[in-house]
Amino acid sequence: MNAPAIELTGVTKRFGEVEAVRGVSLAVAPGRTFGLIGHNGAGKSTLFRMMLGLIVPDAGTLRLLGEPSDGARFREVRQQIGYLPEHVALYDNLSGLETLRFYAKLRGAARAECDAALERVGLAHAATRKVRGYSKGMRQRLGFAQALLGKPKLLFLDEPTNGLDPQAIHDFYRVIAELKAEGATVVLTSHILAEIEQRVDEVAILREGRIVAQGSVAELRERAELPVRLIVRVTAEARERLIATLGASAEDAAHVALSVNRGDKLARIAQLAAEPGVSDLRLVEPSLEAVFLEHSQEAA
Ligand SMILES: Nc1ncnc2c1ncn2[C@@H]1O[C@H](COP(=O)(O)OP(=O)(O)OP(=O)(O)O)[C@@H](O)[C@H]1O
Repeated sequence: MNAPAIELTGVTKRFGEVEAVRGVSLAVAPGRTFGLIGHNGAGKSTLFRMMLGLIVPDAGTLRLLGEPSDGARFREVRQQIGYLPEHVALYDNLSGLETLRFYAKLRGAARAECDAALERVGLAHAATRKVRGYSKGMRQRLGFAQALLGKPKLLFLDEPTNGLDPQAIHDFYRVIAELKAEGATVVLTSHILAEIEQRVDEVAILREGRIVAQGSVAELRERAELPVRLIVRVTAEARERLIATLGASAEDAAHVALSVNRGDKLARIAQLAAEPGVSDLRLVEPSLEAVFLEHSQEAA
C-alpha cells in the first residue's frame, strides 16, 4: 500500500485551560476523500491548522505527504497543500481574478492557472468584478478557487459548502470528484452530515478533541448497531393488522414502518413478504446524522 497522505500519531494541542485536541492518531490513504465531523469546538479547525504547520502540537507527530511537519522539507510539502479556511480573507477592492493572481504569487503557482480555477468554480463570468459586490456563495467559491491553485496533492477544506445554494453544493462535489480522479487527497469538514454522507470515502467523528469513530459510513453504521427501518406498502386491511400484530407504525395512508435490529433484518423481511396485502418494501439505513448523535449521546 502507498504511504499515507496524512499520518498523525498521538497529536495533542492545548490552549491554556482548553485541551483542544487530545491524542489524535489518524491515517488517510492517498486519493481518498475524508470527512472530519464534530460538534462546535470539537477541535476540527485546530487539527487542520496543525496539519498545515500553522500551529505546533504540544505532543505527537504529524507526517504529510510523507514528510514530518517539523522537518526541513515541510516547506516544499506545504506548496502541495491547498487550504480553504472557515473564514476566507478576501480584499474587497480586488476583482476575483486579481485576488487569485495575488494568491498565485504567494503560493508560487502559475498566473495562467487563475482563469482555469475561476472557470472550475463557476466564477468566470464575474472574474473582473470587484469582490465587494460578490455574494456570500461567490466569496466561498473564490476561496475554493484559491485553494486549487498550484494543483495541490492534498486539500484541506474547512466547511467548504457553508453559504452555498444546492446547485453550488452539487457543483462543488463534482469538482471534488474530479480532484479525486486526478489523485488528490481531500479532507473536509461539514456540519451538514446528509450532504457528506454519500460523498466521502471515510469519516472520523471528533468529540472533545478525541476521535471516537473512524471508517467508511457503512462501517460506522454497522458498528453503531442502530436499527434499520423497513417501510412497506400495504392495503388498508394489512395496515391495521401490521400495526396491531407487529408493532409497526403508520408512515402514511399506504405505508407502515418497522424498526428492526440489523441482525434480524432478513428474517423480518421474509416475514413481511409473507403477509397478505404487502406489495412493496424499502429498507432505510440509519443516517450518518443518527450515527453521529449516537456517539454524541455516549458522552452525556
Ligand atoms: N487560538 C486559540 N486560543 C484559545 N482557544 C482556542 C484557540 N483555537 C481554538 N481554541 C479552542 O479550542 C477548542 C477547539 O476549537 P476548534 O476551532 O478547533 O473547533 P472546531 O471543531 O473547528 O469548531 P467549529 O465547528 O465551531 O468550527 C475550542 O474550545 C476553542 O475555543
